[in-house]
Amino acid sequence: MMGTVARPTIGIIGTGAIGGFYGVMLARAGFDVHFLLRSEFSAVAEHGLQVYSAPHGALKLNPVQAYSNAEDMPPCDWLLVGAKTTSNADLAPAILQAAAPNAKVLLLQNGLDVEDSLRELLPDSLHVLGGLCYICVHREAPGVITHQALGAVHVGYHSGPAVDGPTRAAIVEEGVGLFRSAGLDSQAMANLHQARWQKLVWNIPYNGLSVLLGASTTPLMADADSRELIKALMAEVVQGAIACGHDVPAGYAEHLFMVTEKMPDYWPSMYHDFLHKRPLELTAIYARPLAAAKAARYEMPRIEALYRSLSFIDRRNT
Ligand SMILES: NC(=O)C1=CN([C@@H]2O[C@H](COP(=O)(O)OP(=O)(O)OC[C@H]3O[C@@H](n4cnc5c(N)ncnc54)[C@H](OP(=O)(O)O)[C@@H]3O)[C@@H](O)[C@H]2O)C=CC1
Ligand SMILES: CC(C)(CO)C(=O)C(=O)O
Repeated sequence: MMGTVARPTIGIIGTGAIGGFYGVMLARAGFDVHFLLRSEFSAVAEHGLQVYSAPHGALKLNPVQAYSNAEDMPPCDWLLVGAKTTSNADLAPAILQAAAPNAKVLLLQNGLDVEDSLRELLPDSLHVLGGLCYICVHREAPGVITHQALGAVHVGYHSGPAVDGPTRAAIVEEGVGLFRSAGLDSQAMANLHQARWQKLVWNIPYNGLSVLLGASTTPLMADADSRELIKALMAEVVQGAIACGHDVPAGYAEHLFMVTEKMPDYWPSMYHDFLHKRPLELTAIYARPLAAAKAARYEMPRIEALYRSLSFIDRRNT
C-alpha cells in the first residue's frame, strides 16, 4: 500500500488582498492554512474571510485559523508573505516565530530585491523564495476581498540552504505545486531577479501614474497623453533591465500594454495605499531599479521624475 505524503502547513504573514486571496484558495483546496493579521484580526476571527472573485465566484472561509500574534501559530512549512514591502524588515520576528525548521518563506510582493532586507535577518536554515503575482485583487472592507481578474503566481528561489540547482528547482516546484493544487496557474522562474525587472515594466508606469494622476487603468488607457507616457515609461524600464544585463523578450512592453487594454478597470495596489494613507512601495518599485540602472550607467529620467513626484506625495500623505 502506498503511504500518504503529509501536506505542508501554510502560514500567511500579512493577510491583506494577496495573502487573503491565496490563503483562502489554499484552505479551500484542503491545506492547513494559518493567517496572521493585524488591524483586521477581530473582524476575520468573528466573521471569517470573504472573497468575491470574478473568475471563481463568492468564496467564504469561516472559521479562519486567525492569529494576532505569530507566537500562537503552529510551525509552518511554507510561509507566504503578503505584507507590503515597506514592512519587510519588521516581519523577521513573526517569521521566525511561525517557521518550522527549514521552512520556505515565499515573498508574494512586487519590486526589486525585496527579499534582501528580510534575508539578512533570517537564519541560513530558512529558504527564501520570491513570488510574482499576476492578479487584480484588493481589500474591500475588513476580511472582504474583491478579485477582479487573473491569478497566476510565478515562483523563484532566492537564497538559503539549497545550494545546488536540482535542490532549488525541487523546492520551487513544491511551491508551484501548492498553487496548482488550488486550481491556480503557477510557473517556476529560473531567474527571479530578471523576472522582477520584467514585472516592473507594468508596475512602474501604472502604479505610480494611478497615484499621480488619480486614474485607474481604463482612463489611463483611453487618453492619448497618458498612453504616450505609459509607453515612454515602459520603454525606459525595458532599457534599464537590458542595461543591467537582463533579457526582455521582444514586444514584451507592447504585450503588457495590450493585456491592460483588455483588463477590467483596475486601481493598482499603490493607489489603495495612497487612498488609505499607507506608505507607498517606492523603494522596491522605483528607488532600487533607479539605483541599479544608474550603477550600470543607464539613466532613467522619466522614471526618476515620477519617483520624485511620488516621494513628495508620499511624505505629505502618511
Ligand atoms: N493587490 C494586487 O492586486 C497585487 C499586489 N501585489 C503586491 O503584493 C504585495 C501585497 O499587496 P496587497 O495584498 O495588495 O496589500 P494589502 O495592503 O492589501 O495587504 C497587506 C497586509 O499585510 C498586513 N501586514 C503588514 N504588516 C504586518 C505585520 N507586521 N503583521 C501582520 N500583518 C501585517 C496588513 O495589515 P494591516 O491591515 O494591519 O495594515 C495587510 O493586511 C505588495 O508587494 C503588492 O505590490 C502584486 C500583484 C498584484
Ligand atoms: C495588474 C498586474 C496583473 C500587472 O502585472 C499585477 O499583477 C499588479 O498589479 O502588480
